[in-house]
Formats: sequence, C-alpha cells, structure tokens
Amino acid sequence: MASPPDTSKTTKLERYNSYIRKVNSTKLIAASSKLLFRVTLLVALLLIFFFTINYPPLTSEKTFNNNIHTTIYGGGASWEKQVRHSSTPHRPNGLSVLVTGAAGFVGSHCSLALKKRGDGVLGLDNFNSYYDPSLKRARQDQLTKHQIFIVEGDINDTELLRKLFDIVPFTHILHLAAQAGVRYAMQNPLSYVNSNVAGFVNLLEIAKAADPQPAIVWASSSSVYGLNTKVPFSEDHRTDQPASLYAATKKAGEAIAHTYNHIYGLSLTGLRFFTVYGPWGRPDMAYFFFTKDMIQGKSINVYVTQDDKEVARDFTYIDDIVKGCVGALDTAEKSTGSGGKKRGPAQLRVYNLGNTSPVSVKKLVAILENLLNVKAKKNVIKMPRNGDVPFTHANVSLALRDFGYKPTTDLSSGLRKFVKWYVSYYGIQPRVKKANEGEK
Ligand SMILES: O=C(O)[C@H]1O[C@H](OP(=O)(O)OP(=O)(O)OC[C@H]2O[C@@H](n3ccc(=O)[nH]c3=O)[C@H](O)[C@@H]2O)[C@H](O)[C@@H](O)[C@H]1O
Repeated sequence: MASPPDTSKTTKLERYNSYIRKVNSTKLIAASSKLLFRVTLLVALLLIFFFTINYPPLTSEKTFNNNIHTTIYGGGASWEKQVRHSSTPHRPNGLSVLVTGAAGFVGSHCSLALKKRGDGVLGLDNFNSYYDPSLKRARQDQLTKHQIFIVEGDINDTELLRKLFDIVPFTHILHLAAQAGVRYAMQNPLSYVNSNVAGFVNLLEIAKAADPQPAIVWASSSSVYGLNTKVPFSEDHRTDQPASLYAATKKAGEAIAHTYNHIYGLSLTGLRFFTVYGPWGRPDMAYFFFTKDMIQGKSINVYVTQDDKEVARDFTYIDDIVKGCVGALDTAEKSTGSGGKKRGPAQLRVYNLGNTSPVSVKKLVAILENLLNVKAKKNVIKMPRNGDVPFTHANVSLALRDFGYKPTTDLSSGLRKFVKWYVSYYGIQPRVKKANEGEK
C-alpha cells in the first residue's frame, strides 16, 4: 500500500512562501508610498517653479547695456500692451507693420521712417552675433526713443509669430530678417538655409493662416543676377545662375514667394537691394571695414577680376532704399485669402532697388582716402572664388513707374554721411587736412 505523501515539507514551504509574499507586499506598499511621495514632491516643485519663476507666463526680461530692457519672449499683460501700443498707427489709414530684422541696418532705418509718418511698427529681431550685437542694441536704442518696441525672437519661432498675429491684425510685414553677406556663406552655409529659406517659409505659413492676411514686402538681393552679363540688370533678366549660396537662398525666396502667392493669395513684393550702405551700416561690408582698417593703418584687399579688370558695384544709399521700401509698402495691394484659403488672384512683384550708377571698388577706396585723409595700404588681388560677382548695375525703371523710386545720393555724398556717423559713433578724432593737402 502506498504510504500517504509527506506533507510536512510542503506545509513548511507554503508557510515560507506566504511569509515571503507578506514581506514583498509590505515592501511594495513602502515602495509605492515612496514613489507617490516623490511624484507629489515633483509636481509640487513644478507648480512652485511655474508660478514663481515663470509668471507672468512665458515672459523673461534681460537687461543690456545699462538701460535697454528687452523682452525675450512674451505672454504677460505688460508685454502684450507694449506689442499693441507699438503696432498701433497714429494717423488715419496708417499701416500696422511687423518689421523683421528691425535691429538690422535697413530694418532700423525703415522702422523709424514708418513710425515718423504715423504708422504702427512692431520690430522682431533675434540679435544674433553675425556682427557686433552692440551695434544692433544701439540701433534698438534709437527705436526705443521713438516708441518702437522690438520683440526679441526668431522668425523660425512659430509659436511666437502666431502669438504676435493673435494680438495684432498686421496690415503689412516688412521682412528684412536674413542671413546677409555673400562671402560668409562659404563658412556657415546652413545659417543661410535656416534664415533665408526655413525662416521665410515659417513666416509665410503664419501670414497665410492669418485673418486678415497681411501684404508682405521682403528683401531679395541684386546677387540673384549672379553670372548674368546683360547690363543694366533688369527684372526680366535670367536669375538662374547664382554665384553664391547667399544668392541661391534669395532666389529660392523668390520662388517660394511665387508659391505662397499662387496657392494662398498672399500679396508679395520682393525688393532686389543693390549693395546698400550708409550710417548705422553693416560692419561686414567692404566700405565699413575698409574705413575701420584705413583709420587703424591696416592694409586692405582690393579685388580685381581674374583678367585684372576692376570690380564694381551699384552702391545704393540707405535713404534711397528706405524710400523704395516705403513706396513698395504703400502700393502693395491687399492679400486676397484668409485663414489659409485663397479667394482670388493676388499681387506678386519683384523690383530692383539700386543706384543705376556702378562705381569701382578702387574709386570707393579713393573717396574714403579723401574723406578720412588717410592713404590706404592697398593689396590689389584677384577676387577669390568666394561667391562675389565682378559687377552689378540696376535698371530701376519698374520701381520708378510703380512707386516713383528715384535714387538721389551719389557715392561721394553718401560716404561723406557715413564717415561723419562713423567717427561720431566710434568716438574717433578725424584727421584734419593740412593747408597744402588739397582735395584728391
Ligand atoms: O547687393 C546685394 O545683394 C549684396 O550687397 C552686399 O554684397 P556686396 O555687393 O558683395 O558688398 P560688399 O561685401 O560690401 O563688397 C563690395 C565690393 O567690395 C569688394 N571687396 C570686398 C571685400 C574685400 O576685402 N575686398 C573687396 O574688394 C567686393 O568684391 C565687392 O565688389 C551685401 O553684403 C550682401 O548682403 C547683399 O545684400
């Protein structure tokens, strides 16, 4: 007969297992309460952080130079009030313009011109360090004196742009924010794609969805003519041979403008600027750093073409460019779409804004020598293969016909104003001409 199974071992094992289960469940309860405690602590900390550090929501203030306050990102009531106040026109039928790149050279001049005639102007600028940001801050100072508020932010920031359009029904955008400079494109190619292509598309996406849709005037470039040899450059000449990535991104901008006009009914005007110069200009441009280097007794590189011909530019004075921008804004028709839907054909334009009178770089240096009373130490070298083109020359008859654009400042008069500003801004004692040093 089979003996009954020995259960004494099983019973012990069961008791042991039940003991283990108890221990585990106590541990589990302890661990869960610990976890619960930690989660509660984390939530509490997050709430404290949200209400103390980040209130009013999304706003943080930075102080620059002694007295310039810039809102980096908005959302609070006082920020919204500044945005509204700055963009409200102060004349009947005044425009309400969002100026991107408002702390830039052309942007700051245009913002002031618009504000002075009673338009509402809100600036947007990311104050990047492509060139000395303190110059951008000083331009901002000028704008602040005229009650123009600059929001510190990037054109790639969708949420920020959407917020600005939620607050203000802008009638126009003057889009001047860009990565400029022909030669720098070889050092930092992606910055051109980021600002001039992605940033532009981001802005157009917001503009197309806005209700009302604004009309957009934006900065293209003379560089789109690239290797075109027909002169003077006219808007219907070929622009499919860009010589630099900068030029290629501006040309891409023109193609993108066509698309947004075609699909969404956005009114779009591209302005091809020709080597703009003047007071408060860009330190990366030749006339600016030639002035600096000549004053400091440093040598400068003066380019000639591969076959030793002079390199020339249709240098255009800033005040003429401002008149062109304002003229383009004033004649821009309304966009026809709303909320992302096209309701009819809209205006699509491209204009040259140049001086119609090219001057060689050699002559530019001679004018500066005369104004600064300094003999330049010139290295005459063949133009490196860096995206530069040998010459530019604008035909501006289209801009003249459509908004009376007529440049009035020759290079000598314009550079005289620039040098006056330069020595005053940088606190330089100009070299006084001796009696026997005649005009060159
Ligand atoms: O119209 C534009 O669309 C562009 O204009 C401007 O480009 P550019 O016309 O090339 O001006 P800029 O650099 O001042 O060179 C001037 C001349 O000096 C020559 N140059 C330059 C440097 C040097 O060391 N030596 C020299 O001879 C050089 O070969 C050239 O002949 C803007 O920067 C650009 O952002 C864009 O807006």
